[in-house]
Amino acid sequence: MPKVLISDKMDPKAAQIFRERGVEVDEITGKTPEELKAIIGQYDGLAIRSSTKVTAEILDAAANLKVVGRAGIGVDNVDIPAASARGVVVMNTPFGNSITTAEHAIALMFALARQLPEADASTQAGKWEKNRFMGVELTGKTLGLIGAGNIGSIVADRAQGLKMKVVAFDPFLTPDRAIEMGVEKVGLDDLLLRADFITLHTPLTDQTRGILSAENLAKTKRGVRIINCARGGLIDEAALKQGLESGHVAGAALDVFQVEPAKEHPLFGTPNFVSTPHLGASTTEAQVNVAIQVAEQMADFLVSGGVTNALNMPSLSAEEAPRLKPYMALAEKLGSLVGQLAHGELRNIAIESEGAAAELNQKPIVGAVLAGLMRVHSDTVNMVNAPFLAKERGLDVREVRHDREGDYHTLVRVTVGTAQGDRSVAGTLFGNAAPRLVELFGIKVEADLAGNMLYIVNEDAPGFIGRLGTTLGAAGVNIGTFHLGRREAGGEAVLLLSVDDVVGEALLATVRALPGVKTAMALTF
Ligand SMILES: NC(=O)C1=CN([C@@H]2O[C@H](COP(=O)(O)OP(=O)(O)OC[C@H]3O[C@@H](n4cnc5c(N)ncnc54)[C@H](O)[C@@H]3O)[C@@H](O)[C@H]2O)C=CC1
Ligand SMILES: O=C(O)CCC(=O)C(=O)O
Repeated sequence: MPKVLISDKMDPKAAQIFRERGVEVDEITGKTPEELKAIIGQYDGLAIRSSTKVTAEILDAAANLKVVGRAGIGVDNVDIPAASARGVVVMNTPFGNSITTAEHAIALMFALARQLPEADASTQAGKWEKNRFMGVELTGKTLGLIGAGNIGSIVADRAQGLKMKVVAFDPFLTPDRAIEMGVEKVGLDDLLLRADFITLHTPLTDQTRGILSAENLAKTKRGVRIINCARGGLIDEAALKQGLESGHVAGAALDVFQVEPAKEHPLFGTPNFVSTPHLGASTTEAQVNVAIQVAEQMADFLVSGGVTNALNMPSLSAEEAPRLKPYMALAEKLGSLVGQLAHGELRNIAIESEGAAAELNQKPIVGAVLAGLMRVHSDTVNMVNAPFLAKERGLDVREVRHDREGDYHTLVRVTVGTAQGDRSVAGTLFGNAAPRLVELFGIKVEADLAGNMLYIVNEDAPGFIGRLGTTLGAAGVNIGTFHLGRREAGGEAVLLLSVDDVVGEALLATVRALPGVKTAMALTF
C-alpha cells in the first residue's frame, strides 16, 4: 500500500481521501528540515503547502518518493529540477484557491483605499480620529495588473465590477484574451505610469524577480498604492519602504514577503503599510478545494498511474492510464531492448506509433521508451527524469504517428541512430494487453521480452540449434522459450531465448565460440 506524508497543515479531507483510496497517510507537521530528512525515506508521496521546503537535500533522503503534491499554486518551495532529476513527479492544484486569493487582493485594495487597519486600531484605542482617515474611491481609478493569469483575471473581473479601469501587463496575454477580459494590454512602463493601484499576480521567476525594483517604483505615479498577493521577491522591499516614507507610494499591502515567515521586517510600522501573513489562500472553501484536489491527484498517481497538473511530466488521466499501461510496458521493453543491443553513442531516437497506438497520448509512450533506454545505464531512471536525461545527453528525440495500419492493428517502433547506422525494433500488443516484440533489426521475430534472455545472431545453417541446446544444457541452463527469425534461408538468423538463469560471461564466451555465431549477448527485462 502506498504511503503519503502530509507535512503542512491541510484540511482533514485530504487524509480522508487518501484513506478512502487505499493510501496510508501520516500527518506530521512543523518538522525541521533535519527531522523531515530523517523520516521522508519511508514515503511514496509528500503532500505540502508552502511551509515545507522540498530541497535537493530532502529529495536525496527520499529514497521511495514518487510524487510531491502542492495543495496550492506556487511551487517555488519545491526544487523542481532536483525532483525531475530524481524521477519525482511534482503536482500542484492550479485553480482551487484562485478566487480566494483574488478576493484577498481586492480586500487589501480596499484596506489601502480606506486605511482600514489603521482606522480600526485607532478607533479601538478610543481615539475617534474621524479627520485623520481620508480615503480614496476605487470607482474610476486605474488598476494595473501585473500578471493576467488565473488569479489576475479574477481580480480584473472583480475590479471592473467596482467600475475601475484595468490595464494589464503580461507578455503571454494575447490580444484576444485581453478583449475577452475587458482589459487594456499595455507595456510595463505604460502601466507604471498610469496605474493608481498596482496588483501583482505572476509567479516568482528569473524574469519577474524584482519586477517592482527601485527603478520601476520610481516610474510609478505619485500616490500609487501597491498590493502583492503573489510572491515576496517581486518587489524590492527596501525601495518600497523608501517610497512609503517619502510619500511617493501612498500605500502598500503585502501578503507575501521575500523571507517567510516574516516575524520581523523593516516595513513593519511604516505609515500606510498593511500586511497579512500569507493569507491569500486561507479560506475554508479554498483549503477544502486544494486538499481534495491534491489528495485525488496524488492517489490517482500512486494507485493507477494517472497524472494531473504535473509540472514535470505530461498529463495522463486516470481513465487513459489503464489503456496506456500495456503500451507503456511495451514501450519500456522496446527502449530497454535497443538500449541493451545498440552499441556506442546513441545520436537520435524515433518513436513511431501505428494503428491503435497512434490514437493514444504519445507523451507517456515516449517517456516509457526513454526510461527503458536510459535504465540500461542507470537504475534510478523513470518516466519523469528520462526525458530530462535524454535532453541533457543531447539525444534528439522524434515522435511520429502514422495513420496507416500495417500487418498489426497496433504497433510501436523504436529506431535509434548509432555510429553503425539506424537500428530498429518494433512491438505490438497481443489481445490489447500483452507486449510482444515482432521485429528486431529488420528481422521478423516474435518474442515476449521478459526476465533473463539470450540474444544470438548466427549464420542460418543446419545443426546450430542442436549444438546451442547441448551447450546450454551442459552448463545447466534451462531454456524457457525459443524464438527464431531469419533474413532469408541460409542468411543471418536471430535467436531470442528466455532462460531460467542469468547467462554468465564464461558461458557467453562458449556460445560465441560455436561455429557460425556472430553475436551472443545476455539481456534482462
Ligand atoms: N498569497 C497566496 O496565498 C497565493 C499566492 N499565489 C501566487 O499567485 C501567483 C499567480 O497565480 P495564478 O494566477 O494562479 O498563476 P497563472 O500561472 O495562472 O498566472 C500567472 C501569470 O503571470 C504571467 N507572467 C509570467 N511571467 C510574467 C512576466 N515576466 N511579466 C508579467 N506577467 C508574467 C503569466 O503569463 C500568467 O498569465 C503565483 O505565483 C502563486 O504562487 C497563488 C495562490 C495563493
Ligand atoms: O498554502 C497556502 O496557504 C499558500 C498558497 C499559495 O501561496 C499558493 O497556492 O501559491
